[in-house]
Amino acid sequence: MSTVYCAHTPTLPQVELPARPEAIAFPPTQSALIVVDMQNAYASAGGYLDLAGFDVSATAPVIEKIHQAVTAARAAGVQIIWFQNGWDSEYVEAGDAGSPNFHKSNALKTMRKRPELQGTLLAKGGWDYQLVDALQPQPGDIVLPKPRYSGFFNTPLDSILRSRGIRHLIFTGIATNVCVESTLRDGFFLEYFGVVLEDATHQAGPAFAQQAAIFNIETFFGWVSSVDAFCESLQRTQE
Ligand SMILES: NC(=O)N/C=C\C(=O)O
Repeated sequence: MSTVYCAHTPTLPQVELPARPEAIAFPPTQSALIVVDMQNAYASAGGYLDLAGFDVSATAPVIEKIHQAVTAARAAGVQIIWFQNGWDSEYVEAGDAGSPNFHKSNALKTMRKRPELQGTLLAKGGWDYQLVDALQPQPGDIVLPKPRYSGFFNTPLDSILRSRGIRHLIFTGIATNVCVESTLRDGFFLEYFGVVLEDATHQAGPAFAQQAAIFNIETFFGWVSSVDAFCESLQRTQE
């Protein structure tokens, strides 16, 4: 089966990553590993998703897989970018009733239903907003707050990537069907090659939401691979 190469990075050393629907080559030093919203809100019992009724019982293996991917990527010179989703504790950045976010955000809806939670869910400075203890940025990593599902909306992500000549984005994080897919889709429209490491993601909602997101990415917007394949591919280039 053929491998997809980006026509704009032909002279750089490439890693060939087994993926679906076909292998994809990327230059590690001009690629980014994007870790989407690995906050207590999305991955911990007692966090926003849990309180809003979503199942977070299977996030521990995802955290471990992301840790493996981040460690391998860092060693290979891949830029690590961490996203943190949320708003100021007054929720001005979340938007008022004139914003669809006000009506669709399950965090905001949960707090309206349970006023004792007001000021806690996804609020900057709070436990819910913090990255999980097991995943912590290191010097050289980039940490970006984001106010909506897509990491390209109202953030400097695009200019950070362009200034570094990065065209390939490897995605991990939660939730596959919301912020991961939204960011990968927006990246596609901006000419970025998006790859999701399936076992380093988890959906918000039933299992079919994960399957549908992975189907969409594999079929229309990008490529799908695994953490083992990613780590082994990077390792091969360092031997
Ligand atoms: N990080 C995400 O995918 N978030 C999903 C839902 C939300 O933030 O309400």
